[in-house]
Amino acid sequence: MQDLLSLILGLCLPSLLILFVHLYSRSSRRIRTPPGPKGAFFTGVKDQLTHSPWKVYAQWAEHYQSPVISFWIYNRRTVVLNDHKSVRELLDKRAILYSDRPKSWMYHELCGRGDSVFNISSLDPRHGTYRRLIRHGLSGRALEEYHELLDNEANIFIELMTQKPGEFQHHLRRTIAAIIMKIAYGYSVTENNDPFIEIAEESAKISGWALAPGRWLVDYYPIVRFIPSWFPFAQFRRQGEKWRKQLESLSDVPHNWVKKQMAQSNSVDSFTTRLLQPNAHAEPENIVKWAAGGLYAGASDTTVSALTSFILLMALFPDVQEEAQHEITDFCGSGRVPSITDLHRLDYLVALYKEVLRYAPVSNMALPHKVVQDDVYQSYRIPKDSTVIANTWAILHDPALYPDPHEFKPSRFNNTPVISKHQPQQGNLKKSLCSETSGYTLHSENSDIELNPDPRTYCFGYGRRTCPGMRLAEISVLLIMSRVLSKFKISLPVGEGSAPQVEFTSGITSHIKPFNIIIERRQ
Ligand code: HEM
Repeated sequence: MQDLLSLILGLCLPSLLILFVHLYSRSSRRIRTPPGPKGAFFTGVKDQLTHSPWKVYAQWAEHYQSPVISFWIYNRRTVVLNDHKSVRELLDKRAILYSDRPKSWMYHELCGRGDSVFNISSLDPRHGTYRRLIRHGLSGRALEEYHELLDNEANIFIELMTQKPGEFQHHLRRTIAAIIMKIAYGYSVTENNDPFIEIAEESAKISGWALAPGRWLVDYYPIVRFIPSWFPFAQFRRQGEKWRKQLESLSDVPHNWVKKQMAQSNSVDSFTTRLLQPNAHAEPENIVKWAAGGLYAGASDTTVSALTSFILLMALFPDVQEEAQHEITDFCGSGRVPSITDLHRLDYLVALYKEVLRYAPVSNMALPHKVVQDDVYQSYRIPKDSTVIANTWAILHDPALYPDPHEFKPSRFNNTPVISKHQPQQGNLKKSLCSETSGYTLHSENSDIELNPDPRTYCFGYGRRTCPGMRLAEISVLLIMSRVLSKFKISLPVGEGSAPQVEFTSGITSHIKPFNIIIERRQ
């Protein structure tokens, strides 16, 4: 009898186990994905994201009463995180799962840029190597060696501004390029039309076209990449091949220049020369080339965007400008400008820097991440391979975090952190639908919230993709801000009627659209 029982159990138990696993996996698959719009049959929501997608996402989050939303763009599942809580929980705490990048077949494969710092998979060991090299090359200690360079370039910038203040954006581009070219390659930028800057800008332009979201069908239906390039509808393949050759030769130019200088014993110490030195720590050449290439690509447009916003906002907010100027004069006395080591002792200047980053985020949605396995967040399933976007703009304009989010108020960062008990009410969610004046608020449950958290913890991205150039960006921006405030008065032209509306460009890096301002030398 006992034998029969153990036989039955022996046969049934494995079957029961299989049945249980099957039912469990089916039920776990039944957990809903986050809510969101259905979109069109073939293209999904692609056509609804023409301008300022971060605002559209925030509106959808309100509409669906959920900070985490999802939808399809063509056949790609996209999940958008619209509040600080989901971003912290998923992108930072579960960084190991959420730090991959979605594949752009056009840019990564056809144009051959998949190995760049920005695009490489987080699962590829080279990603860790790139980041280690950049972190080390831009560490606090390494940056101290660049203080003289930064100081000289800031002085040249002030000189150029004095001569042609109307061309401030051009001067900013030149200055940031000069700093990063010297750090990456030991290369000194010439005054105008520098060939290396033109090459780098050309690469950036091509990259922008190749990465344009929704433009290339191959990004969503990779099977079409097998269409031969002579085929009438394969224009994308011919374009990809052309760009691949261009991008390859463009990225080789500065690298080969350094090698030639080293061979002739003419090289200036730089990120690249240090890593190519034939010693025990030398890195494979290809790794060094990609890592150095990431420095220019990461630093140029972003830093210029932050500084352009600063200059334009000073024209709109003269009281803020005066307060920052008083602080500098009180600290330095008249005639002296702040040195790099003074910068972090100027509390209002640092608060102004944070408010510029919050009010006009350089990167409204960071760069897209990808989740590498199925995951569950609160009651939602986040399917493997979903593209995951952090809506940094929505977080930095959330009135529950930053009261009066559409006001430009550096003083919000002068106080010690305040904790508030945030109690959302159903009615508020609808009312606050991210209009420019009301702001956006969406929290799924009552929670303690630190008011006015440091925006740098959002502006520079998340998890294992957090910007490795944050420290260099901060010193460069604070230094140029302090010099501009010391030397110039920025204002709106008189008699032009009402103040201009602040509008932003759409794109990976967002810029305030320029308007007329007057820049005069201070006495
Ligand atoms: C105000 C200036 C800057 C801002 C706002 C900024 C912001 C960002 C953001 C949002 C990301 C994407 C993070 C993510 O995907 O979660 C990023 C990535 C990156 N940034 Fe910056 N950045 C700035 C300056 C710089 C500078 C000066 C450098 C280098 C010298 C740099 C190098 C990079 C690199 C290499 C990456 C790619 C990291 C990766 O994919 O692993 N950035 N940055």
